[in-house]
Amino acid sequence: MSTPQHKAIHFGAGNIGRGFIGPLLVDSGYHVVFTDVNKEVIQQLNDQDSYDVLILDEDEEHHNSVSNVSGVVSTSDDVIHEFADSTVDLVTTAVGPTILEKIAATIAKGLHARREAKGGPLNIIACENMVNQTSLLRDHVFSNLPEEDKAWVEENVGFANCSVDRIVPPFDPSQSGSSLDVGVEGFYEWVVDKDALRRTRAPVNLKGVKLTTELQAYIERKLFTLNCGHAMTAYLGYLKGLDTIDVAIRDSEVHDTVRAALWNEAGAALVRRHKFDEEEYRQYVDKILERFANPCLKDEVVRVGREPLRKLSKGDRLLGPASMALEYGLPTDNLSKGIAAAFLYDALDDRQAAELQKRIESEGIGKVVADVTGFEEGGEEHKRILEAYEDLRRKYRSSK
Ligand SMILES: NC(=O)c1ccc[n+]([C@@H]2O[C@H](COP(=O)([O-])OP(=O)(O)OC[C@H]3O[C@@H](n4cnc5c(N)ncnc54)[C@H](O)[C@@H]3O)[C@@H](O)[C@H]2O)c1
Ligand SMILES: O=P(O)(O)OC[C@@H](O)[C@@H](O)[C@H](O)[C@H](O)CO
Repeated sequence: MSTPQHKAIHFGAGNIGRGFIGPLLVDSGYHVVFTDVNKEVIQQLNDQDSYDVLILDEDEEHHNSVSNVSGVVSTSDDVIHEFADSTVDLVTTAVGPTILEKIAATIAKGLHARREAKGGPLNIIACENMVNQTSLLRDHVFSNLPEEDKAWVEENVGFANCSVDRIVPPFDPSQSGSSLDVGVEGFYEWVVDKDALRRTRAPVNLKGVKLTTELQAYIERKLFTLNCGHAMTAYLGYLKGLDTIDVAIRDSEVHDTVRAALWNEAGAALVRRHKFDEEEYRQYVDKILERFANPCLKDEVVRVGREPLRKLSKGDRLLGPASMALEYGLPTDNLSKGIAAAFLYDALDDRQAAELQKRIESEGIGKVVADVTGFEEGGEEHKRILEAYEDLRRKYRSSK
């Protein structure tokens, strides 16, 4: 007797969905049903037998073909029907943190259909760059659930937080055959909270995924190191007129500021908080800086700097490590420079950047820094950010 098909639903057939989560699930034996608002991508996923994931490392360029995938449009009822299918036992997302609230209503309807169909337990893992993103999704799902479903969902649905790491910039399809193809770095890390998973028909056995009971340390290590350094490189590089992350990190001033922020400030705090081995942590940082310098990725600073207000939110990649460093009495000069550069990010095609610049123009930088960061006007950290802001502004925006 053949084993029944094992299926996963993945929300967001974008860079991370097609370039990382989808292929890893396929490799682990799943048929992946992508769901997205983009009808063309869904159509293509159904029309093509496979697409390619190109590994873009300097010393290793090759591609892997991904098949056993299909698609349903996320605004149609097809996705609800998929939830009712008992061969589905995993749901993942990579849509962007701000979209979680939007997909929660669909997930709630899907879970209702699953309960009615007696589809059995399943696990949900949101793969977005933020601390405890699946818990946030869970809250949104519960606000959309009818009262009658809540106890069933509580018992049968695992909402597992995770940390997800692979640099996947938008890919120029002229480099390959199809616009479904994706270019990714070879490196990846996906760490999932083991305790939150429910027992499903088949045990959760994802190739290359680390299950841990200490997720907070992994999440903070990744977000407060990789994403902190990435955002700093993007904002400082942007001010200098540099277009891509690899070019920006090769600029010695950017490099030294980012490395000092990661080694001596964010990193020193993380080492204290999570008792990481200092030498291993420094190697982790240096490997990240090497990954940033990968010229094959052609990762634009405007992708990495996107949505500056989200990146400047409390507990995210810039203020999270700065607050942690301050808690331990550590310096924050380099982190403050990165934060100041974010306040100067004026790529006006980005809605959040435009909103931030408009606020600074009408309310003044001092007030906006205080409101966004929570650091009181006149306080030490507020002063440090303002001084760095004025320095950078004089140097790079003196005509404004
Ligand atoms: N790209 C990376 O290097 C990387 C790495 C780790 C984590 N992430 C995280 O993964 C998430 C996605 O990033 P990305 O780079 O893949 O972005 P992306 O823009 O390439 O992909 C997002 C996809 O979500 C789809 N989408 C938007 N609204 C939707 C909705 N309401 N329902 C269904 N689909 C919807 C979009 O059409 C798009 O295909 C983000 O949270 C990001 O922080 C990205
Ligand atoms: O996706 P964002 O906007 O939260 O952050 C931009 C990048 O820093 C991010 O996508 C990284 O490439 C990724 O986190 C690498 O694992």
